[in-house]
Amino acid sequence: MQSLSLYFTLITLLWIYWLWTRRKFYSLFLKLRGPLGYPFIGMAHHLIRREEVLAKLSVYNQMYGPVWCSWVGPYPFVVISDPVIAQEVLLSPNCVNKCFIYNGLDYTVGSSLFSLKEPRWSVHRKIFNPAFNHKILLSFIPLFNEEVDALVLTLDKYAGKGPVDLMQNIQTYTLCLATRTTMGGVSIDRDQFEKTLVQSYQSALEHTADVVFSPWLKCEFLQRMRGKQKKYSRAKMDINRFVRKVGFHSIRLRVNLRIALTSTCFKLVNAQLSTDDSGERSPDNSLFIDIAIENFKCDRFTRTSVDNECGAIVFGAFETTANSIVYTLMLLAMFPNCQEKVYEELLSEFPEMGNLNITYNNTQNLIYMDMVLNETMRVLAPVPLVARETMNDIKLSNGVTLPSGVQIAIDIFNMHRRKDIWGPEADTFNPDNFLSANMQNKHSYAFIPFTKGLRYCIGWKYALLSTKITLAKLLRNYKFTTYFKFENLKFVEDITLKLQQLPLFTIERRNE
Ligand code: HEM
Repeated sequence: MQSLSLYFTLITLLWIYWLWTRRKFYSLFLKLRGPLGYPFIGMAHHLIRREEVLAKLSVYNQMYGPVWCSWVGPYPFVVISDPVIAQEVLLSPNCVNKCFIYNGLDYTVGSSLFSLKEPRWSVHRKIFNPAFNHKILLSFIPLFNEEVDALVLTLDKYAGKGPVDLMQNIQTYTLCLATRTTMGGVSIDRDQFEKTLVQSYQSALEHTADVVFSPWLKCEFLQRMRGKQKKYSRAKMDINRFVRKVGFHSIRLRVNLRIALTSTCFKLVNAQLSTDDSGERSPDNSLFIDIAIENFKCDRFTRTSVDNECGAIVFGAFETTANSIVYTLMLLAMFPNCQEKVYEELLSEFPEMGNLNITYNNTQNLIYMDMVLNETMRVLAPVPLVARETMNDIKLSNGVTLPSGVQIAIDIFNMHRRKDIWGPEADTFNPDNFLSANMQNKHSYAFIPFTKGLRYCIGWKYALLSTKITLAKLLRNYKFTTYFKFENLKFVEDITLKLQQLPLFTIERRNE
């Protein structure tokens, strides 16, 4: 009995001490409402059931409004689904650092653009911005076309047959694409990709989500108990080996090219480079990996930085793009009238059947498809939540001051579905939401699938261009159907949006 009361006294004292250490945040809790959760853990228990996180946030948004606060363990968290406040946060130089949960990324894929803090982040970001400029994106178009043609050949095997799970094929495709465009991995062995690398990347993503949402799973002993330790370490090794192999191959190829360029046949080689279908380009038109290696040579990057950045860029590019492609096809299969409208637009842009060579201008003419893609990313926000940490106090226009050290979550998923912004049908799919007349009075931060502000997605233009070319070719060649209903979709909060059950598709060849 005596030991029990000692135990409770100790816990109470600990809690009082804990409350005292958090005192600078109390003013925040006087200004903003929100659920406080349990002592010590706050609302951290909600993160364990990831299939409920987005729905729970929606309930709290309705109860406490579009800006509310809570605790996750010792960290005060402000949750925002208001475009005006989201804009203030995303544009503030005091909110450039990512929230503590991104440390999970450092643990699995290593520290990179995704998780770096200031002042390192600005340096890396400035260095890598040119890797995705307009000129470089245009030079990727032949490669995008070539890779989608290979995908179409693969999908032909399933046309007219039973239902198929598209995700594996599309992920293999986007992984090839991401690798070739960032690392120049000349001819990639698709068999190797399918059998090992896609699985390794999937395991790495699963591992990252595990440690981001349940940080105690960084403990190897716990992972071993769950039977996942071996799988995760093998995946990490496979990815590192692959990055080094492709990187080494790229460097060797580039050295050979430089030798060739200094020789008398400069013009000839240059002409070959501009038409080369291997994805290689002239040396002044650098790929992501070239930039990383150049910075390694002049001691701005360590070898680990090069490995981490190259591994992470592929990691960040392939899954987001694959999800956007598959989710768009899924919604078009669920809403066949919209699919027919996309098809009619494609027929008028590409009247001839056969291997299409899609140009940048073509993608600019596909207005309805653009609306469909935007609507997919609105109703199924590819990255449902992003989070930051305040580096200094920041004063918001609603009169609230966020002290330094506050964690901020921007609830993109629920902001994209706010009925007061998107109308009473905000929860369903309707590409007409993106008619210019319907977008006129919307705040520019009401739709932020790639976020905006200082730390927006470095690959957003790349993602839109590659996704549009892929969708145009697939939808011009095939009709997609599914029995799954939109109302039955269940969402899982992960680093990217996941579905509890991914619908199967039936694919039919278009004959015209
Ligand atoms: C549909 C596809 C994509 C979506 C929806 C998407 C979305 C996002 C979002 C929301 C962020 C901000 C994350 C945060 O603030 O925590 C982000 C960051 C980032 N994305 Fe993307 N992304 C996509 C494709 C790509 C591609 C293709 C690449 C690379 C080629 C890429 C590379 C990155 C990088 C490096 C960052 C970190 C930027 C920084 O912090 O400076 N993403 N992305």
